[in-house]
Amino acid sequence: MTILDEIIAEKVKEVQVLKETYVSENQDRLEKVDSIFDSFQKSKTMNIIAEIKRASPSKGDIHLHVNPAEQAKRYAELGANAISVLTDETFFKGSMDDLKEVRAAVSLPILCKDFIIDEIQIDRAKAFGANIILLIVAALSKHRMKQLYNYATSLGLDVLVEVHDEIELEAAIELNAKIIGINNRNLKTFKVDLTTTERLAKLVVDKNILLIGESGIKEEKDVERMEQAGVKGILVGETLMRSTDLAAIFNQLKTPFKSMVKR
Ligand SMILES: O=C(O)c1ccccc1NCC(=O)[C@H](O)[C@H](O)COP(=O)(O)O
Repeated sequence: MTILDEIIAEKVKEVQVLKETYVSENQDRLEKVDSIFDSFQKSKTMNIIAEIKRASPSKGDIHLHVNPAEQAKRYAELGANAISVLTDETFFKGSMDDLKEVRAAVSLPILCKDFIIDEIQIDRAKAFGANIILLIVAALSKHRMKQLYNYATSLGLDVLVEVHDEIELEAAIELNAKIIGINNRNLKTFKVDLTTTERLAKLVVDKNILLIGESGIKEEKDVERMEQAGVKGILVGETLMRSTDLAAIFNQLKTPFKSMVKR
């Protein structure tokens, strides 16, 4: 059983409870923010999706007692283009309240980084202020993926479709996903390898697909590799959460795009 299998088994239970208990929230207070699809494609510097990540299965506790609103405000001041909030409680020690607090603190697009298997989680993500949801190809059948993708986009949400290998990438392209996240973390071994993005990005010939490089990005040379691979945005969690000098890290990550990229 992989960690993803364990997480999804837990999500099945969570969704059952959610269906019995969740009362839809009033969404009138929610701000409209622009889709990351256009803004990231047009940007002249690397787009940063800065993550609120208290803990993880691979690293244990990272920054357990972070104040999500303060951290998100700091990310925004330093030039983050979107905020990712890990909302899973069991494996990442996050919560939907973290997302709600971040929504109240910043006006950037927010990614609800969770393991979505049901429409009710999408409803809740939107109600708590998310603008983007994550769908993980490895966690869903093609049929279910399409249903959830169509449902989220019908609500006006962006969808980050996450892949780890060639077969998952093919499924994401078949789905007509506009935003594809290539995750460098192998969910079986937890090994992080940036060549995953370099290898898979080459296979994405459609320049209209927005590519995001996810996991294991720490410093300027990693960003250069992502840019050379043709990635327009990077999702960064642990490096930011452990940093004692966020300004210096942002300075390294937020590099201007050079002209020659491989895709
Ligand atoms: O981070 C983990 O250990 C993990 C384990 C199993 C499933 C997902 C996991 N992480 C979620 C993410 O995708 C990352 O939080 C995100 O890409 C940022 O990664 P990093 O910058 O390496 O913290």
